[in-house]
Amino acid sequence: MNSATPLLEVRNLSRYFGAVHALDNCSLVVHPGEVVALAGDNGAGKTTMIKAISGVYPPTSGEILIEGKPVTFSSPQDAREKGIETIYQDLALADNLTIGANIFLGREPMKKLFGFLPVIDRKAMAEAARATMAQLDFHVKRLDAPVSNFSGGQRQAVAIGRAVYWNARILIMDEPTAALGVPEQRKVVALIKSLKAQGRGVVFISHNLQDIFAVSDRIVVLRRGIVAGERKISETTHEEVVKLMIGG
Ligand SMILES: Nc1ncnc2c1ncn2[C@@H]1O[C@H](COP(=O)(O)OP(=O)(O)OP(=O)(O)O)[C@@H](O)[C@H]1O
Repeated sequence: MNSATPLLEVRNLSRYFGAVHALDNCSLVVHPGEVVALAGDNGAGKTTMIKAISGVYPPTSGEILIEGKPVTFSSPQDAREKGIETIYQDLALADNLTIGANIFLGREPMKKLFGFLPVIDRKAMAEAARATMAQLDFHVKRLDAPVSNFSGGQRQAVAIGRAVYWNARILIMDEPTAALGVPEQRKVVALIKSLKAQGRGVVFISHNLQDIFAVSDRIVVLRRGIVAGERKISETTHEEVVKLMIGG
């Protein structure tokens, strides 16, 4: 792969729902180690964009490329297999299970008891959980505790850990800091920075400009289904972004 090749490229993507043009000719690139914020007012098209990238909605037209190769997804599973993992606000965690069990949900490692009886390898799950969370610089005291005991930021870390364990190269995060207190928001920002340091690409949807400016390299602003503007974070201001969001 050429180092200039984006990890993810969305090229002139449109998605219509009958007469509603939820997205019209929108483009977006994410390079390795880059965090791109996707911003926009309610109804701007953010959710439609992430659903197109994650295999939920086939685009009406346009292309999606991963490392320069055109791809089409027939399902979220398909997108996942190509390295795109989407973390929605509900996080899709099983509350009564441990971090390890959440990472392996439905794909548990097995071992043979007495050389023939297949059982879940809980030790391997716990070790994978520890190593994965350490990779994110997130140190958990109780690997045997159910995730229902965890704070919002810790739960977000488990969802990210699951994506990382299964080799997601591009993580799409829908409002990961919404509904969190300030210290927890900081933890999530730190987690996103560690994904970036590992060379993964992140698309980060948020209404919170402070978080966007704390963690993103670039921002793509959608307005009523079109890209209203794209800026490097180092070259823009909150005021300019708000103007792009509301227009005029
Ligand atoms: N399944 C659908 N059927 C019809 N219209 C839809 C559908 N999904 C989205 N839309 C329309 O597409 C437009 C973009 O919606 P989308 O949910 O992508 O915006 P958003 O930026 O995510 O908004 P929010 O911040 O409120 O979640 C809206 O006008 C919405 O009503």
